[in-house]
Amino acid sequence: MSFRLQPPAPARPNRCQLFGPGSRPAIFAKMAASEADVINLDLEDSVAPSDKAVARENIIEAISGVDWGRKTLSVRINGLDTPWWYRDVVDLLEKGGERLDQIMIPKVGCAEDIYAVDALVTAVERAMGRTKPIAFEVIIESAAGISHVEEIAKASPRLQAMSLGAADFAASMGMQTTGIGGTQENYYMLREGVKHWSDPWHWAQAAIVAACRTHGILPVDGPFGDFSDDEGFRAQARRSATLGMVGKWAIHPKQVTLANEVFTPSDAAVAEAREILEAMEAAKARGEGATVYKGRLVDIASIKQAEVIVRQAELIAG
Ligand SMILES: CC(=O)SCCNC(=O)CCNC(=O)[C@H](O)C(C)(C)COP(=O)(O)OP(=O)(O)OC[C@H]1O[C@@H](n2cnc3c(N)ncnc32)[C@H](O)[C@@H]1OP(=O)(O)O
Ligand SMILES: O=CC(=O)O
Ligand SMILES: [Mg+2]
Repeated sequence: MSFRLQPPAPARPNRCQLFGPGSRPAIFAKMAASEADVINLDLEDSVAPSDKAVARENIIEAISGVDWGRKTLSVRINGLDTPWWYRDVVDLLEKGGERLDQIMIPKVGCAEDIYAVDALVTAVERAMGRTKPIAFEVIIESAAGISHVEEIAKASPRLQAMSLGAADFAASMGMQTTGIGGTQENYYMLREGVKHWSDPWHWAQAAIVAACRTHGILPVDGPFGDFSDDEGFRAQARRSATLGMVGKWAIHPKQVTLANEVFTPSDAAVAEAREILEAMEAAKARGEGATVYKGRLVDIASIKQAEVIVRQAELIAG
């Protein structure tokens, strides 16, 4: 362990980020009424180029016009390779009001992308006398993004979360698939004639989790496109949670319950974590650093593992 302590990630519930196109204002109230912790109103890829301006207006109106409760309210702006992104930022901050919590920046490829948005956001915030600083979430969804993931993770103190965008990522990497996340038919090992499917997203997820945890940011799994496949969603989400991600996107309202289910530690997991903490307290009182819990080793590292689960549960309970 370095002498530099790992910074904690922002203490906000982030089990599910529900997306909805800014060009579809009829669903905004339904999004607000959902159980998602984070709302991502979209100006980017779910909005046709001809609808960009009207989607921006819809979102600006909804930021203060809809009751978003205690959710984190985030807007995904257009990418820096488009003519729309600067107007997204300026109008959201000048006309959107203080309720907006976060801007999501898609297709980030290098730290300078964040610097550019940060400079613009900072200038508009100062000009407006805005009191609540806007947070950033970035999407890693390109070969450049994953190659520069660590420098991106430390690019701005505004950064609170980082998601993997499986669809654009697959396209940028030249992957032979049109599936968005989940099991890929041709990604298997063969042993004695039997196929064993592997996880093509694993390495990118692991790189994102490591970059995020190094710099105190929430790592989030992105979209799972087949919203008729609940078990596929669960399997993907469980792998992400096991790797250290804190939540997952929902691209349809039926995925919200699934994400909340997977990213909320079960009562049994929390009870076991608390028992491990108690076992270690008792060990400490005996002057021991290691002891046995249910036939297995627990030691001082187990305290930190158990605390991850207890902290998650406490955060969600509010
Ligand atoms: C690769 C990426 O970039 S992913 C992120 C960007 N993509 C998005 O934001 C897409 C978000 N999702 C959607 O736009 C839609 O859910 C679609 C297009 C996938 C499906 O929309 P529909 O055909 O209307 O779905 P469906 O008919 O099953 O909707 C069921 C109900 O949920 C509502 N609903 C649909 N999508 C949403 C949503 N995102 N949030 C809240 N409610 C929704 C519908 O209005 C409908 O409500 P009702 O029962 O009161 O009539
Ligand atoms: O923006 C998300 C993606 O998967 O692409
Ligand atoms: Mg994308």
